[in-house]
Amino acid sequence: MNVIIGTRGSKLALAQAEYVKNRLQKHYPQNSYELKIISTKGDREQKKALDQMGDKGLFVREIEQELLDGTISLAVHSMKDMPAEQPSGLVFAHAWKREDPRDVLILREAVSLEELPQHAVIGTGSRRRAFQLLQLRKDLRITGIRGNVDTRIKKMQEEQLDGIVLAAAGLHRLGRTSLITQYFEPEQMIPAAAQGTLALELREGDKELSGQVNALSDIVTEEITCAERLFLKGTGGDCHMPIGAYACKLPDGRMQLLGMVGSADGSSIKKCKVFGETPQEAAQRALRETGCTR
Ligand SMILES: NCc1[nH]cc(CCC(=O)O)c1CC(=O)O
Repeated sequence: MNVIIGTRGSKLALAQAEYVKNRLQKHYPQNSYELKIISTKGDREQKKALDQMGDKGLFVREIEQELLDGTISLAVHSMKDMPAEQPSGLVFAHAWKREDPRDVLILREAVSLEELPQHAVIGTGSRRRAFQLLQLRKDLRITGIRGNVDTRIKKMQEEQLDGIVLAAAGLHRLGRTSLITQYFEPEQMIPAAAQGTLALELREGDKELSGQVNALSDIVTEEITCAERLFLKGTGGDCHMPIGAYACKLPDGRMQLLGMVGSADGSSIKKCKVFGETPQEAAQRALRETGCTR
Protein backbone atom coordinates (compact mmCIF):
# COMPACT_ATOMS: atom_id res chain seq x y z
CA MET A 1 0.00 0.00 0.00
CA ASN A 2 1.17 3.55 -0.79
CA VAL A 3 0.34 5.84 2.14
CA ILE A 4 0.24 9.55 1.27
CA ILE A 5 0.14 11.64 4.42
CA GLY A 6 -1.32 15.15 4.13
CA THR A 7 -0.19 17.91 6.46
CA ARG A 8 0.08 21.67 6.76
CA GLY A 9 3.54 23.07 6.14
CA SER A 10 4.28 24.64 9.55
CA LYS A 11 7.24 23.25 11.46
CA LEU A 12 4.96 21.75 14.12
CA ALA A 13 2.61 20.20 11.56
CA LEU A 14 5.60 18.71 9.73
CA ALA A 15 7.12 17.35 12.95
CA GLN A 16 3.77 15.69 13.75
CA ALA A 17 3.40 14.23 10.26
CA GLU A 18 7.01 12.95 10.29
CA TYR A 19 6.37 11.32 13.65
CA VAL A 20 3.31 9.52 12.29
CA LYS A 21 5.15 8.50 9.11
CA ASN A 22 8.11 7.13 11.08
CA ARG A 23 5.94 5.20 13.49
CA LEU A 24 3.90 3.65 10.68
CA GLN A 25 7.08 2.85 8.75
CA LYS A 26 8.56 1.07 11.76
CA HIS A 27 5.47 -1.12 12.23
CA TYR A 28 4.51 -1.56 8.57
CA PRO A 29 7.71 -1.53 6.48
CA GLN A 30 5.83 -3.25 3.64
CA ASN A 31 4.06 0.07 2.80
CA SER A 32 5.60 3.01 0.97
CA TYR A 33 5.13 6.46 2.47
CA GLU A 34 5.20 10.06 1.35
CA LEU A 35 4.28 13.42 2.85
CA LYS A 36 2.19 15.94 0.97
CA ILE A 37 2.21 19.53 2.22
CA ILE A 38 -1.13 21.29 1.78
CA SER A 39 -1.65 25.03 2.24
CA THR A 40 -4.88 26.00 4.03
CA LYS A 41 -6.85 29.23 4.17
CA GLY A 42 -5.62 29.70 7.72
CA ASP A 43 -2.00 29.55 6.52
CA ARG A 44 -2.61 32.03 3.71
CA GLU A 45 -4.42 34.64 5.81
CA GLN A 46 -1.94 34.95 8.65
CA LYS A 47 -2.44 38.68 9.05
CA LYS A 48 -6.14 38.70 9.79
CA ALA A 49 -7.06 38.27 13.42
CA LEU A 50 -8.40 34.77 13.99
CA ASP A 51 -11.58 36.20 15.47
CA GLN A 52 -12.29 38.00 12.19
CA MET A 53 -11.73 34.92 10.06
CA GLY A 54 -14.12 33.24 12.43
CA ASP A 55 -15.22 30.14 10.63
CA LYS A 56 -14.37 26.71 11.94
CA GLY A 57 -12.02 24.41 10.17
CA LEU A 58 -9.89 27.13 8.66
CA PHE A 59 -6.74 25.04 8.96
CA VAL A 60 -8.28 21.75 7.90
CA ARG A 61 -10.78 22.13 5.08
CA GLU A 62 -8.36 21.87 2.12
CA ILE A 63 -6.71 18.85 3.69
CA GLU A 64 -10.05 17.13 4.23
CA GLN A 65 -10.97 17.83 0.60
CA GLU A 66 -7.82 16.02 -0.58
CA LEU A 67 -8.79 13.05 1.58
CA LEU A 68 -12.24 12.99 0.00
CA ASP A 69 -10.69 13.35 -3.48
CA GLY A 70 -8.30 10.49 -2.77
CA THR A 71 -5.11 12.50 -3.40
CA ILE A 72 -3.97 11.71 0.16
CA SER A 73 -4.78 8.68 2.32
CA LEU A 74 -4.21 10.00 5.84
CA ALA A 75 -4.34 13.50 7.32
CA VAL A 76 -2.45 14.46 10.46
CA HIS A 77 -3.75 17.42 12.49
CA SER A 78 -3.78 18.55 16.11
CA MET A 79 -7.05 17.26 17.55
CA LYS A 80 -7.54 20.46 19.54
CA ASP A 81 -7.81 22.43 16.28
CA MET A 82 -10.50 20.15 14.84
CA PRO A 83 -14.08 21.41 14.59
CA ALA A 84 -16.66 19.39 16.52
CA GLU A 85 -18.36 18.38 13.25
CA GLN A 86 -16.62 16.34 10.56
CA PRO A 87 -17.52 16.17 6.85
CA SER A 88 -19.43 13.00 6.00
CA GLY A 89 -17.23 10.29 4.55
CA LEU A 90 -14.31 11.02 6.89
CA VAL A 91 -13.52 9.55 10.31
CA PHE A 92 -10.80 9.73 12.93
CA ALA A 93 -8.71 6.67 13.60
CA HIS A 94 -8.47 5.68 17.27
CA ALA A 95 -6.19 8.14 19.01
CA TRP A 96 -2.53 7.42 19.67
CA LYS A 97 -1.00 8.13 23.07
CA ARG A 98 -1.20 11.82 23.80
CA GLU A 99 1.76 14.13 24.35
CA ASP A 100 1.94 16.26 27.50
CA PRO A 101 -1.47 18.02 27.63
CA ARG A 102 -0.37 20.94 29.84
CA ASP A 103 0.05 24.60 29.02
CA VAL A 104 3.40 26.17 29.82
CA LEU A 105 4.84 29.58 30.45
CA ILE A 106 7.90 30.80 28.59
CA LEU A 107 9.33 33.86 30.34
CA ARG A 108 11.90 36.18 28.77
CA GLU A 109 13.69 37.02 32.04
CA ALA A 110 11.71 36.13 35.16
CA VAL A 111 12.07 32.67 36.65
CA SER A 112 8.44 32.00 37.62
CA LEU A 113 4.91 33.39 37.46
CA GLU A 114 5.23 34.49 41.09
CA GLU A 115 8.42 36.48 40.42
CA LEU A 116 7.06 38.43 37.46
CA PRO A 117 6.95 42.18 38.19
CA GLN A 118 3.57 43.89 38.75
CA HIS A 119 1.64 44.48 35.48
CA ALA A 120 4.00 42.29 33.46
CA VAL A 121 2.86 41.75 29.87
CA ILE A 122 2.06 38.22 28.68
CA GLY A 123 1.25 37.35 25.07
CA THR A 124 -1.49 34.89 24.17
CA GLY A 125 -4.26 34.88 21.58
CA SER A 126 -6.33 32.42 23.57
CA ARG A 127 -9.07 33.70 25.86
CA ARG A 128 -9.02 30.38 27.68
CA ARG A 129 -5.36 30.99 28.60
CA ALA A 130 -5.80 34.72 29.23
CA PHE A 131 -8.72 34.38 31.64
CA GLN A 132 -7.12 31.56 33.63
CA LEU A 133 -3.83 33.46 33.80
CA LEU A 134 -5.69 36.45 35.23
CA GLN A 135 -7.25 34.19 37.86
CA LEU A 136 -3.73 33.31 38.98
CA ARG A 137 -2.32 36.88 38.76
CA LYS A 138 -4.92 39.66 38.51
CA ASP A 139 -2.36 42.39 37.81
CA LEU A 140 -0.97 40.89 34.57
CA ARG A 141 -1.57 42.55 31.22
CA ILE A 142 -2.49 40.31 28.32
CA THR A 143 -1.64 41.17 24.74
CA GLY A 144 -2.79 39.28 21.66
CA ILE A 145 -0.20 37.29 19.73
CA ARG A 146 -0.50 34.77 16.95
CA GLY A 147 1.45 32.83 14.39
CA ASN A 148 3.23 29.52 14.70
CA VAL A 149 5.37 28.58 17.68
CA ASP A 150 8.63 30.09 16.36
CA THR A 151 6.89 33.34 15.39
CA ARG A 152 5.46 33.73 18.87
CA ILE A 153 8.83 33.17 20.51
CA LYS A 154 10.39 35.75 18.16
CA LYS A 155 7.61 38.25 18.91
CA MET A 156 8.19 37.83 22.63
CA GLN A 157 11.82 38.94 22.10
CA GLU A 158 11.14 41.69 19.55
CA GLU A 159 8.19 43.22 21.36
CA GLN A 160 9.85 42.79 24.75
CA LEU A 161 6.92 40.86 26.18
CA ASP A 162 7.60 39.41 29.60
CA GLY A 163 6.34 36.01 28.51
CA ILE A 164 3.99 33.86 26.45
CA VAL A 165 1.80 30.81 27.10
CA LEU A 166 2.04 27.81 24.76
CA ALA A 167 1.16 24.11 24.73
CA ALA A 168 3.85 21.82 26.13
CA ALA A 169 3.07 19.29 23.38
CA GLY A 170 4.09 21.59 20.54
CA LEU A 171 7.37 22.54 22.21
CA HIS A 172 8.19 18.92 23.01
CA ARG A 173 7.51 17.85 19.43
CA LEU A 174 9.69 20.67 18.10
CA GLY A 175 12.54 19.78 20.45
CA ARG A 176 12.21 23.15 22.22
CA THR A 177 11.55 21.83 25.73
CA SER A 178 14.49 23.81 27.12
CA LEU A 179 12.61 27.08 26.50
CA ILE A 180 9.91 26.17 29.03
CA THR A 181 10.09 28.15 32.28
CA GLN A 182 7.12 26.64 34.10
CA TYR A 183 4.40 24.04 33.57
CA PHE A 184 0.83 24.80 34.67
CA GLU A 185 -0.94 21.90 36.32
CA PRO A 186 -4.32 21.21 34.68
CA GLU A 187 -6.12 22.32 37.86
CA GLN A 188 -4.46 25.76 37.56
CA MET A 189 -4.97 26.11 33.84
CA ILE A 190 -7.38 23.69 32.21
CA PRO A 191 -6.00 22.83 28.76
CA ALA A 192 -7.97 22.96 25.51
CA ALA A 193 -9.99 19.81 24.76
CA ALA A 194 -7.65 17.18 23.30
CA GLN A 195 -4.55 19.34 23.64
CA GLY A 196 -1.51 17.17 22.91
CA THR A 197 -3.51 14.56 20.96
CA LEU A 198 -3.04 14.03 17.23
CA ALA A 199 -6.04 13.72 14.92
CA LEU A 200 -5.44 10.92 12.41
CA GLU A 201 -8.13 11.35 9.83
CA LEU A 202 -8.96 8.96 7.00
CA ARG A 203 -11.76 7.91 4.68
CA GLU A 204 -14.61 5.95 6.20
CA GLY A 205 -14.34 2.41 4.88
CA ASP A 206 -10.58 2.48 4.34
CA LYS A 207 -10.27 -0.85 6.18
CA GLU A 208 -6.66 -1.66 5.43
CA LEU A 209 -5.18 1.66 6.57
CA SER A 210 -7.53 2.15 9.51
CA GLY A 211 -6.71 -1.37 10.72
CA GLN A 212 -3.02 -0.53 10.74
CA VAL A 213 -3.42 2.91 12.35
CA ASN A 214 -5.90 1.68 14.98
CA ALA A 215 -3.57 -1.14 16.01
CA LEU A 216 -1.13 1.50 17.31
CA SER A 217 -3.75 3.40 19.33
CA ASP A 218 -3.88 3.97 23.06
CA ILE A 219 -7.18 3.08 24.72
CA VAL A 220 -6.85 5.57 27.58
CA THR A 221 -6.15 8.44 25.16
CA GLU A 222 -9.16 7.37 23.10
CA GLU A 223 -11.43 7.52 26.16
CA ILE A 224 -10.19 10.83 27.53
CA THR A 225 -10.30 12.43 24.08
CA CYS A 226 -13.88 11.24 23.77
CA ALA A 227 -14.84 12.81 27.12
CA GLU A 228 -13.10 16.12 26.37
CA ARG A 229 -14.60 16.42 22.88
CA LEU A 230 -18.08 15.50 24.08
CA PHE A 231 -17.83 18.28 26.65
CA LEU A 232 -16.58 20.76 24.02
CA LYS A 233 -19.37 19.79 21.65
CA GLY A 234 -21.97 20.10 24.40
CA THR A 235 -20.93 23.66 25.22
CA GLY A 236 -21.59 24.60 21.60
CA GLY A 237 -18.31 26.52 21.50
CA ASP A 238 -15.40 26.35 19.10
CA CYS A 239 -11.68 26.96 19.54
CA HIS A 240 -12.22 30.75 19.85
CA MET A 241 -14.42 30.45 22.93
CA PRO A 242 -12.87 30.29 26.39
CA ILE A 243 -13.51 26.57 26.89
CA GLY A 244 -11.23 24.03 28.53
CA ALA A 245 -11.49 20.30 29.11
CA TYR A 246 -9.05 17.91 30.69
CA ALA A 247 -9.80 14.26 31.42
CA CYS A 248 -7.71 11.55 33.01
CA LYS A 249 -8.25 8.03 34.32
CA LEU A 250 -7.94 7.52 38.08
CA PRO A 251 -6.26 4.43 39.55
CA ASP A 252 -9.71 3.04 40.46
CA GLY A 253 -10.68 3.11 36.77
CA ARG A 254 -13.07 6.07 36.99
CA MET A 255 -12.68 9.03 34.71
CA GLN A 256 -12.07 12.51 36.09
CA LEU A 257 -12.98 15.51 33.95
CA LEU A 258 -12.09 19.14 34.59
CA GLY A 259 -14.27 21.53 32.60
CA MET A 260 -14.18 25.27 32.08
CA VAL A 261 -16.61 27.57 30.28
CA GLY A 262 -16.12 31.33 30.22
CA SER A 263 -18.23 34.16 28.91
CA ALA A 264 -16.75 35.90 25.86
CA ASP A 265 -15.39 38.81 27.95
CA GLY A 266 -14.17 36.64 30.81
CA SER A 267 -16.46 38.29 33.38
CA SER A 268 -17.77 34.89 34.40
CA ILE A 269 -15.79 31.67 34.38
CA LYS A 270 -17.28 28.40 35.51
CA LYS A 271 -15.00 25.50 36.35
CA CYS A 272 -15.90 22.03 37.53
CA LYS A 273 -14.37 18.70 38.49
CA VAL A 274 -16.54 15.64 37.96
CA PHE A 275 -16.17 11.87 37.86
CA GLY A 276 -17.85 9.24 35.74
CA GLU A 277 -17.77 5.58 34.82
CA THR A 278 -17.79 6.41 31.10
CA PRO A 279 -16.73 9.38 28.92
CA GLN A 280 -20.41 10.11 28.24
CA GLU A 281 -21.30 10.20 31.93
CA ALA A 282 -18.34 12.44 32.82
CA ALA A 283 -19.08 14.84 29.96
CA GLN A 284 -22.79 15.05 30.86
CA ARG A 285 -22.01 15.81 34.50
CA ALA A 286 -19.49 18.49 33.55
CA LEU A 287 -21.98 20.13 31.17
CA ARG A 288 -24.56 20.20 33.95
CA GLU A 289 -22.15 21.62 36.53
CA THR A 290 -20.98 24.40 34.22
CA GLY A 291 -24.58 25.34 33.43
CA CYS A 292 -24.48 24.25 29.77
CA THR A 293 -27.33 21.77 30.26
CA ARG A 294 -29.89 21.18 32.95
N1 LIG B 1 -3.47 26.50 18.26
C1 LIG B 1 -2.25 26.07 17.62
C2 LIG B 1 -1.79 24.76 18.15
N2 LIG B 1 -2.43 23.62 17.82
C3 LIG B 1 -1.83 22.59 18.50
C4 LIG B 1 -0.79 23.12 19.24
C5 LIG B 1 0.09 22.37 20.14
C6 LIG B 1 0.08 20.89 20.02
C7 LIG B 1 -1.12 20.21 20.59
O1 LIG B 1 -1.90 20.76 21.37
O2 LIG B 1 -1.31 19.03 20.22
C8 LIG B 1 -0.73 24.50 19.00
C9 LIG B 1 0.23 25.46 19.55
C10 LIG B 1 -0.07 25.95 20.93
O3 LIG B 1 -1.26 26.01 21.32
O4 LIG B 1 0.87 26.32 21.66
